[in-house]
Amino acid sequence: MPISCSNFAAQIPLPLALLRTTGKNNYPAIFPSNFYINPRPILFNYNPSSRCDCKQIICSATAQDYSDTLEFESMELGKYSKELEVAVKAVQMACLLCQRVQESVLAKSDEQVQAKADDSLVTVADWSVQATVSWVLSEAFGSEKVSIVAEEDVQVLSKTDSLGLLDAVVKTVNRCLTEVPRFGLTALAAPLGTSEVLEAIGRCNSPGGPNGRFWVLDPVDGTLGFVRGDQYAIALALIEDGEPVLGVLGCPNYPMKKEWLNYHNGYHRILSRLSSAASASWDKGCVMYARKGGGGAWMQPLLHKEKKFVWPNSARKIKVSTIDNPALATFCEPVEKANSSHSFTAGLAHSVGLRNQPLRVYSMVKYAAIARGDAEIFMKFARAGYKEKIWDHAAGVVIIQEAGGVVTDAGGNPLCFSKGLYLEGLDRGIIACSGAILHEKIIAAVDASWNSSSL
Ligand SMILES: Nc1ncnc2c1ncn2[C@@H]1O[C@H](COP(=O)(O)OS(=O)(=O)O)[C@@H](OP(=O)(O)O)[C@H]1O
Ligand SMILES: [Mg+2]
Ligand SMILES: [Mg+2]
Ligand SMILES: [Mg+2]
Repeated sequence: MPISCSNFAAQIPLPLALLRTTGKNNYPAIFPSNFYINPRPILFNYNPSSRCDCKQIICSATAQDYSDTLEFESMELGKYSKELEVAVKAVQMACLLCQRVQESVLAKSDEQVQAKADDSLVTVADWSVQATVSWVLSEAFGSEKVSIVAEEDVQVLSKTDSLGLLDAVVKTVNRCLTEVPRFGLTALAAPLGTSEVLEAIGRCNSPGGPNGRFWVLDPVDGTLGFVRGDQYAIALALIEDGEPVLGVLGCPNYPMKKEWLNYHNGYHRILSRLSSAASASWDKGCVMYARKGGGGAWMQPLLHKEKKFVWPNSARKIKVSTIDNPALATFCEPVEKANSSHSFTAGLAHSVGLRNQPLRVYSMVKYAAIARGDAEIFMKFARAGYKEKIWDHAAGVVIIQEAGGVVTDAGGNPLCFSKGLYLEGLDRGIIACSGAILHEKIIAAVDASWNSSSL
């Protein structure tokens, strides 16, 4: 008798992880009879006692895994599926690159770190990730078709006294690109030359705007966290006609489970049992992603050493927290007082009834924390005159929204990604919440205390 998706899902009792295999006629040999096999649409008449002849079998252990998998499969078939696959691939490569550079920055000296004209930091990792992601996107979609807005440019790198730095970037990019066969890409016939690397970085100079399609990249968000051995993120989003439609966040120091973080030395430290196993870099980080209207947000571990990137792979669905009582909620905010007023948010927290200490975390890992339910509120109130950049928010916004959360400015308006490089017209600050109840309370508290603040 034919079985439908929903009643099939209800029959799945095993508390095991999701398994996947490919091949022909192979499930009876591999799976014991009490495993439940995803019939996929083509197998709706599947009879468990007979052999099946299909290209791919998904075996889910729990009803939740099963329905997550079905959703993931339909998402895969949906719009932007190639863009999502390529973006996750590029971010996975960037995470591996950053982990190597961060180790070397921490072990050696400051020579890989520079100050920009506005005194903010930039490192070999920022330029190298920008070059690598730009190269991967151009290979996949054609460089003439790819438009990218990204944080870094080639000004500092092109100076005559930056030759050592430029050399380090070229080496780092080529080291990363030696791994492209693991990602299903053709190995380079020869390493990229200096001019090709500069070209890949420099071509990320799209002005953004309201029309058409462009990518938005923050190659290393939270560069300060990165050089301090702390949290940072690689953020890639796709914007179409002014709306972010895809978001991918690589968080190389943010483990799959919150419990693996050691809070005593700050939010960032990975428990020593993980950091001592130097080879276990995939345990230390995760990549989150979502597609607008895709019905969810997803998280996968960093790519295991020597493993090949397969897609779709062992992603799990993430959801925002269900806590809506301020007394139980936790808010996160930037580490640096210069980036967001800690005194204003402390006053807001008090008036709303938030009791927990704020979680101060570098980078868009704050968006990641809200998306997977590790915290409930993110607030950022920069000093008057500071203009928020689109690459600091685009990827995080899609992921939180698809995970069930709300992101607006302090006036309750959606963030505007269609006016160029900045979030033009932003009302006071940014508020992201796990749900509408907390969001309304924070917005009301901002209104009540704004005029008496010094912001
Ligand atoms: N003065 C000022 N005010 C507000 N925001 C600023 C300011 N200066 C920088 N930035 C941007 O903040 C990005 C880092 O944000 P974080 O939330 O990670 O801040 S913090 O490092 O935790 O303090 C950071 O991103 P990256 O440059 O990619 O690290 C900046 O784009
Ligand atoms: Mg920066
Ligand atoms: Mg940034
Ligand atoms: Mg950055």
